Amino acid sequence: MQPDANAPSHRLARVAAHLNPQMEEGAPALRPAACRAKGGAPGFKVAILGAAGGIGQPLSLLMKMNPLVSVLHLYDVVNTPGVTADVSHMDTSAVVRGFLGAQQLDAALTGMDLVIIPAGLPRKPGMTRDDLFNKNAGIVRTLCEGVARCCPNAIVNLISNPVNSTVPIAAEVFKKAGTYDPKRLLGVTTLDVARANTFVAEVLGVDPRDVNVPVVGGHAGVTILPLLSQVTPPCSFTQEEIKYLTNRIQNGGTEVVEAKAGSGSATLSMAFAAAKFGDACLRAMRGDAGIVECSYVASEVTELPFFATKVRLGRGGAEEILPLGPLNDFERVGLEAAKKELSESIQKGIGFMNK
Ligand SMILES: NC(=O)C1=CN([C@@H]2O[C@H](COP(=O)(O)OP(=O)(O)OC[C@H]3O[C@@H](n4cnc5c(N)ncnc54)[C@H](O)[C@@H]3O)[C@@H](O)[C@H]2O)C=CC1
Ligand SMILES: O=C([O-])CC(=O)C(=O)O
Repeated sequence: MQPDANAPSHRLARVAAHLNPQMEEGAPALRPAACRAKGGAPGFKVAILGAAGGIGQPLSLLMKMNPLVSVLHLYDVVNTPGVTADVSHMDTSAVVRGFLGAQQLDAALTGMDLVIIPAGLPRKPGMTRDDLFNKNAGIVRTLCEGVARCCPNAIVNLISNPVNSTVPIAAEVFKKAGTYDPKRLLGVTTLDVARANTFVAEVLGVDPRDVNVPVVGGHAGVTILPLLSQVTPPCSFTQEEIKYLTNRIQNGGTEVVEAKAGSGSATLSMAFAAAKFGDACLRAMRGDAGIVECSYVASEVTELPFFATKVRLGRGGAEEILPLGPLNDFERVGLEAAKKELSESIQKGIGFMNK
């Protein structure tokens, strides 16, 4: 018979073992909450890469609150011991483990079902998202190489900017590794939808939770294209309102960057949006039907290889890419501007991987 780990004679030894990893042979150096009192809850294994950052910390908190998560791996190149110890004291069911530094990347990723990536530099005032390319392209490449090695079937939610280029970079990494499944790679554009819902609700004087604005294209400036003609519940706007709303939604990120005046970009609203999108992915992975979210994915909706539209999420990720639907004249002009800039950003990402 196996010794009962919950027998009084074993209980403290088991707790000590996960607080003091040296007691567990072969355990990674940092595993503050590797055990549960009564075994693991059923659910999904989720890793957050960049977990100690401005987005990573509140996102770790929100994913620890998600009942669909049974194991939560927090990886960063700094500060994961503190974040992990802190989050692991929340009395929700997910088991939290921390991983620090490149030598623990593979341990952080092995066995994961969903990998959420908010690692990388944020903007300062005066910068475009593309100005982050030189630093963040390499970070995303390294992390995605880890995904290909250790959890090639995981669904990836990519947040790191510039999303318009980092998603093509990730796709190239997975192609080179022979693990690419376009359905499993999703660029996170949920914050654009959250902003659009909020700003439209303000104009209409309704609760933002009752509004749904499709936002298509990409995730930078003019590539962010809100389809105000397709808002639900159906409504109409004056030309002035359309200009105001489109401009505010396209520049929502810059509005936060300027307000933070050098200390970073959106973190709290982004963590909220990423947690919402991650939860939608997990519910779809569980088999829930009818889950539709906007995301920047491999797509044939336009002539470009990547484009954000509504996608139907399923067990395997983005199982159906939904069409753009009817656009009005204003949106058609916006679409052309979006495609021009997106095309360059996509080529830049692909070029980075093939130079
Ligand atoms: N998709 C979207 O809608 C949004 C994307 N972002 C982007 O998300 C990224 C993160 O933003 P913040 O959390 O505010 O930045 P931050 O600087 O506060 O945090 C980034 C974290 O990434 C970590 N990191 C750096 N290199 C790493 C590596 N090789 N492996 C693992 N972790 C690494 C850092 O140590 C840091 O903890 C930025 O690129 C930002 O532009 C931000 C808001 C919205
Ligand atoms: O604006 C930024 O740099 C961060 C971001 O992507 C957003 O808030 O939408």
